[in-house]
Amino acid sequence: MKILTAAQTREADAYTIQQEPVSSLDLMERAAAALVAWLRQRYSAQVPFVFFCGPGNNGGDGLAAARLLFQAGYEVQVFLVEEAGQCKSQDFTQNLQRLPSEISTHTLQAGFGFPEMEFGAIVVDALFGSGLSRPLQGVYAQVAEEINQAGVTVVAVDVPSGLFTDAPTPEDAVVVQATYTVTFERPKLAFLLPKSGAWVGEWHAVPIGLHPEFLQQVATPYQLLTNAYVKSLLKARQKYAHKGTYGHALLIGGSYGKMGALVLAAKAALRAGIGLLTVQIPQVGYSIVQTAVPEAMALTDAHELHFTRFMGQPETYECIGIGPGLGQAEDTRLALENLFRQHLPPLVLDADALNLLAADRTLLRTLPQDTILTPHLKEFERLAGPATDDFHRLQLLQSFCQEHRCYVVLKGAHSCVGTPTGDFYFNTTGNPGMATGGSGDVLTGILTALRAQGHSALETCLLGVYLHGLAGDLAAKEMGQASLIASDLTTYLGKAFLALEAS
Ligand SMILES: NC(=O)C1=CN([C@@H]2O[C@H](COP(=O)(O)OP(=O)(O)OC[C@H]3O[C@@H](n4cnc5c(N)ncnc54)[C@H](OP(=O)(O)O)[C@@H]3O)[C@@H](O)[C@H]2O)[C@@H](O)CC1
Ligand SMILES: Nc1ncnc2c1ncn2[C@@H]1O[C@H](COP(=O)(O)OP(=O)(O)O)[C@@H](O)[C@H]1O
Ligand SMILES: [K+]
Repeated sequence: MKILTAAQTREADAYTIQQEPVSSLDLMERAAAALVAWLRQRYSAQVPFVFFCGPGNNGGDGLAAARLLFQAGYEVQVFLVEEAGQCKSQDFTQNLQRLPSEISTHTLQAGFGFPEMEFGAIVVDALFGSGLSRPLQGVYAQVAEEINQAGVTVVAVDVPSGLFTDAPTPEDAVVVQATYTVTFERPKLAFLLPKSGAWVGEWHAVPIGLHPEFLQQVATPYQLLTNAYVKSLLKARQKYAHKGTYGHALLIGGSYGKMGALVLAAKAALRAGIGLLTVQIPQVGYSIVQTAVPEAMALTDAHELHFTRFMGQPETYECIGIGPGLGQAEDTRLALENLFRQHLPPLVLDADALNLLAADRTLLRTLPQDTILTPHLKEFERLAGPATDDFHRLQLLQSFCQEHRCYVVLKGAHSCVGTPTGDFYFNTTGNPGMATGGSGDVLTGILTALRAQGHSALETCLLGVYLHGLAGDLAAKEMGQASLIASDLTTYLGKAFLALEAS
């Protein structure tokens, strides 16, 4: 699903208005109705609502929604927030005229006294949406600050007011802290990035019937993973299949004190459908692996404590995953250097394999084409340099993937897959329960197994991050986020496959 910029959203609006055709006022009515449907599903008519409406179409949405909610029997109060002399949008003005006189309506201007709010009231933030052109100031900033200090549930309309959707929001800007953001048609790019995403709370995209033709033809490098798309990437098991049908993967990793990482990756690879799995571990890991993962074959390194030399034949494997628990010893770096000189099957690199690459730019330049790298933010910074903000980091991701002709899974709350063609795919599954040691090792195992089963590098990344997050969501549903540990992701991987198939 494409993610649109604010400018593209305006174009989508205009196209829909012209081609459907529908009046701009009716489109606003549709948006307001979608918002109200969401509110009514969540809150009963006993819950009072306080709307704060700005001068543009976002404020217009707020006014229309206040009317619809009032007509549905809810108690509604409206505050019109305005800087003296500020122009109002046409649809705002029309919706103000349509507001039933029974709704208590007040204007807040500079120097206002912030209204007392009824206990349990829900604030609807309709100050500004995607038309924000500069940081909030004056009365708008004051209202936003008051809302933030009120300690109430805030539902933002389309965008939390004060947040820029396609560019970094300045550090000192005032932004409404939303509990929920009900956004129209598509989430905005800023919702998916760590810093700006924190203002958004839990976001829900509600369809408002923007023209499908426009959505189909509009060009953007930003995509959001949907269940339907990821499901289409699944491959059914064949009746006459045998273990050779599903690939032979190799995982290289584990070192003294870090054998767990390799074990986690190995178990995940097996649960992700691999036909055969071999692990290469240092001698210290032999009995650990043979006991913890009896399904895997083991190759032992000449070294007692860490990886120093590849002991197998590259052509035996359909994919090699390297990194979980690997360590960063100098002879491990050398072993990687030697490995990269060989003709290799597709690679998945994680953790210390990435740190070794980051520390040795010559090694990085020999990275085989179409390799999958799975850094978290810190590892990515080591590889590509520091980013001034989340949007800059996306630029770095794009140029890194293009320069090294690789796929990067930049891990986080919305893990982002960067591709050599310059595209970005944001994941939609996963939860903060997965912020626990070893979650990334599980992902490496999943990706290695999917790649070895014949998925392309891109399919592997998309299917892998989605299933990994879905396993986390299913696990968290049963045991809660705080108690979730990395092994649970592997335990729930089967259910994630089932849920995706059944969706
Ligand atoms: N397709 C969809 O998704 C649909 C979207 N719809 C809704 O429309 C919303 C976008 O509406 P919008 O373009 O009128 O923008 P909005 O955010 O209300 O404000 C812009 C106004 O504020 C001004 N202004 C800007 N920044 C300012 C500041 N810091 N301080 C003071 N003023 C500032 C700016 O004027 P300027 O001063 O920049 O000339 C302009 O007058 C969108 O978020 C959604 O809610 C639906 O109704 C229909 C379908
Ligand atoms: N808040 C979060 N929401 C969703 N997924 C998360 C969150 N925090 C972490 N994750 C996921 O958990 C994994 C953590 O990986 P990583 O940081 O490499 O952990 P480790 O090195 O301990 O294995 C990533 O796949 C990441 O996307
Ligand atoms: K808003």
